[in-house]
Amino acid sequence: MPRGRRSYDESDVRVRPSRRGSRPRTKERPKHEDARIGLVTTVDRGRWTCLVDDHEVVAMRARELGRTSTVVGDRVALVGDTTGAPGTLARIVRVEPRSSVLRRTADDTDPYERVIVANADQLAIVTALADPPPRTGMVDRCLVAAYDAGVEPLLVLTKADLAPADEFLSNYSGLDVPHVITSASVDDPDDLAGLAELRERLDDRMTVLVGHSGVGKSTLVNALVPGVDRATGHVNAVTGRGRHTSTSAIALPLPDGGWVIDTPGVRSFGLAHVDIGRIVANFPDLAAGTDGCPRGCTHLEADCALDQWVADGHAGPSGATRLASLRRLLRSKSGATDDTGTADSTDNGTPDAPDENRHEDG
Ligand SMILES: Nc1nc2c(ncn2[C@@H]2O[C@H](COP(=O)(O)OP(=O)(O)OP(=O)(O)O)[C@@H](O)[C@H]2O)c(=O)[nH]1
Ligand SMILES: [Zn+2]
Repeated sequence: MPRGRRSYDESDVRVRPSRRGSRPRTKERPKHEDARIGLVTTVDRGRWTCLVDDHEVVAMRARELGRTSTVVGDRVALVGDTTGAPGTLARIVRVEPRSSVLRRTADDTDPYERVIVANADQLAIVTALADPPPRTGMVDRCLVAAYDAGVEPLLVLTKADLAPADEFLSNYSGLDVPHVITSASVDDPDDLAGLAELRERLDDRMTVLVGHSGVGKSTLVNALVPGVDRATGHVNAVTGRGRHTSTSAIALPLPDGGWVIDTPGVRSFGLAHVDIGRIVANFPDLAAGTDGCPRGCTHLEADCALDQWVADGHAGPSGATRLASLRRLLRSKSGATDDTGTADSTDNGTPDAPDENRHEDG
């Protein structure tokens, strides 16, 4: 018998049933044909809130789901009491296949991956132009995570009333990333300049908002989803943290179609789950420059071809900043800590807010 071919044994003979087997193979029929499909809108302490048609159903996970996670954005099959009446609890028996999975880790060497959301098709990277000051490190990491997940990035630059956007945007001139600039009126936060353009970008899509605490995500969501009343807070000057009024991701329906998913503010966006080759590939403005690199180049060595490639202008005017950014990320990934002292070194810290996705395997 050729190698690699499984040898037959008596079980092969025994289990092959006739077309009309005497015993119905109940275990192999699609289970729970009566299940209803819902969208997970939020997760809190072992309870999944799902939208079924137009009512909310609170559910637990069936044991048969094992260790597969169930996160905001997931489409799930629900059985049991799906009326959504107060006090009822349905059961999630299946998670439908996902079109995308957005992940992050606490830092670049942390083996514990958190799935932020499933099925998003756009990642809105929310960055304040001031208070807190914008950090390219965070944006670069989010861009890598978005490209890696096959989710389209969108830069949302908030608090344009406090600082201009040009300088920050110049860091990304070599990349084809769309952006929207917003500013909320101090007197009336619902009066948001840039709202119409933002709506257009979000129309009919499932967009997840990520950003540091205090950048104005809740303010955006309040303007986008009338009546939702997400609590807005102030950044605490001592801890640098917001009030943590938002502790769990939540999916909210947009009035004209589509979804926006608000997430708790994070201090870091770790990329331990993205290997080094993929990190470079996810810097689309630089990736082609590595063709001239020596075999096995870590892109941190003196003979890395990227320096010359950028110097020759192939990555545009933002090439040098982006290359510095790529290298900070690569050094951080390799566990080296020689990048302390840069403005971005704090981007590798711990999450600001309690992470609801810690429960994802529960
Ligand atoms: N000047 C100015 N302040 C803003 C703007 N947008 C939001 N803010 C203020 O910034 C602070 C933080 O805004 P939030 O919307 O709570 O920020 P967040 O990103 O939801 O914060 P977390 O809930 O901690 O994640 C609040 O005091 C807002 O009023 C803006 O466009 N301009
Ligand atoms: Zn190289």
